[in-house]
Amino acid sequence: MESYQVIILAAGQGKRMKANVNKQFITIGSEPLLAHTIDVFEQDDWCEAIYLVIQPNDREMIESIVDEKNFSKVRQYVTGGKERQDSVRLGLEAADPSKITMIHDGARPFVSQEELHRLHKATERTGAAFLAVPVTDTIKQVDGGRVKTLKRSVLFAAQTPQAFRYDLIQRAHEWAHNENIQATDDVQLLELMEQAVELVEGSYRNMKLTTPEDIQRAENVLQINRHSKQEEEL
Ligand SMILES: Nc1ccn([C@@H]2O[C@H](COP(=O)(O)OP(=O)(O)OP(=O)(O)O)[C@@H](O)[C@H]2O)c(=O)n1
Ligand SMILES: C[C@](O)(CO)[C@H](O)COP(=O)(O)O
Repeated sequence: MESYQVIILAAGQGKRMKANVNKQFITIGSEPLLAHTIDVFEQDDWCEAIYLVIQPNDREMIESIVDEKNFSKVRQYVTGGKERQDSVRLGLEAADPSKITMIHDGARPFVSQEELHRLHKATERTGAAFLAVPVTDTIKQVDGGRVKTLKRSVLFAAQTPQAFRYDLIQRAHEWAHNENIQATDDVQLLELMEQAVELVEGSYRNMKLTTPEDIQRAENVLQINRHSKQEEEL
């Protein structure tokens, strides 16, 4: 496999978290959330460079986390934009155009090495791939007054990382920017361009911390992961 780079998005405001600090700094198992996320990629031998997309006000604090944890792969701090999509575009402008590029939410600290490797392989094969899990709820589409139940067996919840050949995702973002098209993830832009993407099955542990209830869930996942690691080492 060839090495890849990752753009980690940490420039949001975390409004739904309702915390008094940016959610990247919330402590999970004694470390800031963002440190857990960066560490996964720092530990992955196939990851060559990390681009951190941040708000300028958070730079000092994030730099101190990076220094303290000795994260050696952090290549550049990039100032993010208004929406997630703007932050991705700005991250892409800073990144290396010759590399497979993963795009990951800073707020998803528990993606596993094994998931990264399956995603990476799929991206080498097809040019664009993403992690997702089957939905477990019954999903209703509500349009005006009309309620319709969607066929659950074909529904998946998209996660990150989403990974791409650089030229494909860069072109998609440039097009969306010029045409003023908004999407809630990066794969959606490729879908709109009728470009094939491969779904790689992920895990429910790869959660995104969005609301206050997610903090306890994250502590639980961390404990489960630590326990599984200890068992593997025995
Ligand atoms: N302008 C933005 C918005 C979001 N993000 C990042 O994208 C990821 C996923 O976004 P989300 O969980 O929605 O985070 P926020 O936008 O910070 O949350 P909220 O919508 O509650 O304010 C987060 O790691 C967030 O920091 C970003 O880099 N730039
Ligand atoms: C990219 C994402 O994490 C995939 O589930 C999600 O779409 C981000 O959405 P948000 O509105 O920024 O939470």
